[in-house]
Amino acid sequence: MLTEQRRFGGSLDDLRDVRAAVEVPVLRKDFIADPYQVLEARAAGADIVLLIVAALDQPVLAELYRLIGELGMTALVEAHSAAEVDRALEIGAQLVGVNARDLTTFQLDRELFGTLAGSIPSGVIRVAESAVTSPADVAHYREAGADVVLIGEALVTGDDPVTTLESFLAAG
Ligand SMILES: O=C(O)c1ccccc1NCC(=O)[C@H](O)[C@H](O)COP(=O)(O)O
Repeated sequence: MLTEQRRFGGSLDDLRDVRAAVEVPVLRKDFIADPYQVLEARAAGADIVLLIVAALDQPVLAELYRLIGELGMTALVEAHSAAEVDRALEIGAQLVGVNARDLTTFQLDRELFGTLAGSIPSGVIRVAESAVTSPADVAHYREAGADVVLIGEALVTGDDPVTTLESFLAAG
């Protein structure tokens, strides 16, 4: 769930609504930089909280990671380079994402996950994030070693998200 309001029009109310509607784990996907946001996430019912390595100094990243675990949630630690994967592993991340979207240029690189996946040890869950527009993209990430694929726009802009999701699941 995107909860960021200014750019994405999301909210914690959206997260609460989804929490009440589903039994699967719910991700708070936002630019988390402060412990207060982690507490908010827990209070709103999130199970997973996104931490973007590029946005956080290492001590802050480690502290937010620790707090998320202490509150019984899981951190999805997002990287966009080999150095950022190393920083994620250094804090002990067990759920590591590689975002195809460069958040400084918004350019998409669907090959980045495959380039970095080998540096994520087995036993750590590998998440391929962004740039999925078709079942072939899901299959591409699966073949590159993804355990999980994070999909946004394709599910919220299409006419029939259920059919779209079914086709993505079939490809995974
Ligand atoms: O996070 C950003 O800055 C951003 C910039 C431009 C477009 C989308 C952005 N983030 C939204 C998301 O969180 C994406 O929906 C998510 O990474 C999934 O990617 P996609 O499936 O490509 O929508």
